[in-house]
Order: sequence, then C-alpha cells, then structure tokens
Amino acid sequence: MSLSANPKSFAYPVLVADIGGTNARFALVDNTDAPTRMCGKTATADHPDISSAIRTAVFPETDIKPRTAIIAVAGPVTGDIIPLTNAAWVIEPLKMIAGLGLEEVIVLNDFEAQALALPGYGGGDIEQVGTGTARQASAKFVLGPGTGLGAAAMIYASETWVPVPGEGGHVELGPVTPEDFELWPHIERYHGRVGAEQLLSGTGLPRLARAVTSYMKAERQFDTPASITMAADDNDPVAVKILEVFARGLGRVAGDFALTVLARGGVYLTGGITPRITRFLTDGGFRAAFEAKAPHEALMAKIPTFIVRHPDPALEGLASFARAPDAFAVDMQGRQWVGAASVA
Ligand SMILES: Nc1ncnc2c1ncn2[C@@H]1O[C@H](COP(=O)(O)OP(=O)(O)OP(=O)(O)O)[C@@H](O)[C@H]1O
Repeated sequence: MSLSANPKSFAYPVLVADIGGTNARFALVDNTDAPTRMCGKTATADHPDISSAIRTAVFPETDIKPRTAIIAVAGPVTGDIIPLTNAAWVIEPLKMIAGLGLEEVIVLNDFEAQALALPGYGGGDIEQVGTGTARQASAKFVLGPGTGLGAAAMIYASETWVPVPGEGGHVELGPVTPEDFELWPHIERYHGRVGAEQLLSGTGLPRLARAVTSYMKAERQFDTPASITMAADDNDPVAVKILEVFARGLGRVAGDFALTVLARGGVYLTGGITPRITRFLTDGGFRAAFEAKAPHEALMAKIPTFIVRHPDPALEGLASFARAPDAFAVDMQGRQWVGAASVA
C-alpha cells in the first residue's frame, strides 16, 4: 500500500540504508536521542537481494528487530518495484515488509538523503574551500561527482528543511575562458550536447581526458578516473590539466546552483571523485570559477563552499531524518509503504 502523508514519527528502531551501485551501507537509529549505530557495509554483489543483506549485516547487530526502514537509492523511485541504476538488486518494499517483519518502508533518492545531512554538519564533517560564511537557516546545495553527478538542494522554509532532489547533474556546460573555447571542439557530444555529468563525473572523466589529450596534442590513454588522478599525483602535465579543467567546470556548475537557490547556507561537495582531487579543488581554480558570476561576484564571494569529509553522507542524512522527522518536509508521495498491521 502506498500513502502520501508525511509521518511525524517513526516506529523505532529505524534501519537506515544507503544502497549504491557497488556497496550497501546500513545503520540503526534506536530512538529520537540515540546515536547512529553503524552496521558496516557489504558489497551488493555478495547478496541476491536487500532482504538477504539486511539479515546478514543488520540482524546480528540488534536484539530488537527494526520496525521501520528508510532506504536511499541512486535513481528514481517509480512504483512498487524499484530497480537500482548500477546494481542487480530490485527493491520491493512490500516484500521487505512481509519478509523482514517491518511496519513501514520509505525509499528516497540518494542525493535527497545527502541533502538531509547538510543542516547537521559541523567540526570535521566539512572542510571549507575559499571565503564566505554559511548563514543560519538558509538554502544549501549538495553536488557530488561519483559515478554520475548527483545534485540536490536543501531549502529552509516555515522553520522546516525541505530537500529538493532533481537531475541537476545534467545541466549544460559551456565554454567560458579562451582556453575553454579551444578545448570545447575536442569534446565528444552526447546526443548533440555537453551536459555537466558527461564531463564532471567518474564516467565523464575519461571523456574529458580524451578531449584534453587531443587539445594538447599529447599521446596519452586514460581509461579510468583512477588512472588520471594517479598520473596527476605524479605531476603528469596532461593529467594535471584534465583535473584543472574538471575543478573549474565543477566550480562553475556549483556557482550556477548557488545562484539558482541563493544558497547562502553553502554548497557542499561529496561523491567518490571529490576526495581524490582535493588538491585541484583547493588551488584556487574551483573557487575562482565559482565566484565568476558577474554581476553577482560580491554575492558569490560571501557564499561558502565545502568539501564533505563525513564518510557516509547519505546514511547520516537518513539517520537525521529518522531521529527528527518533524524537522524536515520530505515528499512521501509514492515513496512510503506500510504493512497491514500499521493501517489504523
Ligand atoms: N582513485 C580514484 N581516483 C579517481 N576516481 C576514482 C578513484 N577510485 C574510484 N574512483 C571513481 O569514483 C566513482 C565512484 O564514486 P562513488 O563512490 O561516489 O559512486 P557511487 O556509485 O555513488 O558509489 P557506490 O560505489 O556506493 O555505488 C567511480 O567513477 C570511480 O571510477
């Protein structure tokens, strides 16, 4: 059964799960005040389905079985059968309710989950890049180059945080500097266009590498993102140029999103690529591109940008929601399933 109402409390313990293309991560939230109990990660390929992974990774960790599950998946939540974008699992909430004894299952988008973590970050969770100060109770944005380029806004309205997921990773990426104009003709078009994710992601990096290699008339073959970051660590000039262009592009897109929602609460970078290119995010190019938004340079200089250092941003966001559902307005339509026992 699918409901549209937003619950203002959950039955505890709540199991939170971040299901990625490669790994599934689980944690338990025992009540509104309890710290998050991490249950470790497991390779999705090691289990036939999510229920089997939960039985193996979570049930041995708790005397009281979870009554609610809140799950983040990469990709859209469409109906009662939810295939994953990059893994063989199919999430079937009604089967999970029946098979695991759950009362309720909620399935959210993975970057919506990452947005839910933003208001709670502090201390070592984040590292600032450049100037600016995060304003309290103001919009935030999370942008994450991983396998793809994930994006979500976090809006503050009526004393409530409202996560806004979307397909922002597919916005257009155009040339700006004279070097860009020389480089752009070397970029392979995807259906006639250059979307941000086509360059600024793990799958995009080899395409960007081919363009930069051709533009520099160099002899290189970079087939994986790791081969590029490793070569850049050895100061290979082509790999360095690729990551400089990457960081500049990411700054530009991050700046566009900051302008779009006036993200005075900051723009936060996550994703598997980010920690591997820190040097290129902090050398000035990223931040300069972020701020170069005439006529709004002065405004942009005040908006802070951060690298997220928290190891499990999506899980952290789901745990925040599990602890304090009242603090967030999460759209539940078509994404919440309850068992017969819970129907009043
Ligand atoms: N050393 C590295 N340097 C650069 N990129 C890397 C390196 N190792 C892995 N990557 C890239 O990071 C990307 C994966 O990022 P991320 O972990 O955010 O993806 P995901 O799909 O969200 O995660 P999951 O593995 O949980 O499904 C892949 O494109 C991978 O090639």
